[in-house]
Amino acid sequence: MAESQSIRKSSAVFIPPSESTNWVFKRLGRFAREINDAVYGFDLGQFREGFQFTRYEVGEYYGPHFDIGPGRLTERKLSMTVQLSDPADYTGGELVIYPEFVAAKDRGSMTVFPSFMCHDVRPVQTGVRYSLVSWLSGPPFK
Ligand SMILES: O=C(O)CCC(=O)C(=O)O
Ligand SMILES: [Fe+2]
Repeated sequence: MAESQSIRKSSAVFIPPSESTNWVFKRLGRFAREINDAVYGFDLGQFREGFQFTRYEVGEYYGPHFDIGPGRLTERKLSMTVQLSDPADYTGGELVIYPEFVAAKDRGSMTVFPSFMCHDVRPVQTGVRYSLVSWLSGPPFK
């Protein structure tokens, strides 16, 4: 079945920048840029995509993947995830950035990593995990 072979099983809606959501883009953008300046030093532009609001129910996951790809996806440089769920509300669902980094689960914590790094979200075992994901763009990596 196509579904069971899918790299991803979760629900997502996209939240575009607007008057009511701009503060979130500004705030997360500021933190991500601070991390970029301190750690990566990538040439970054703007958020070119909305925020992805993701829900993983029991058994749902996002298999190993990269966030960069063909076309406009070449412009993704920095990926970021905010944990929206209380860690007491679910088990499993860890965001793992290969080879071995396991993102903190604390609600409100943000993990920022280069979009070319392979990562996955492990299957949720109990409860529901919500995340807010976005990408800062810039000139493609050379
Ligand atoms: O839900 C997450 O924390 C990460 C999801 C992800 O890797 C993606 O949407 O590209
Ligand atoms: Fe991803």
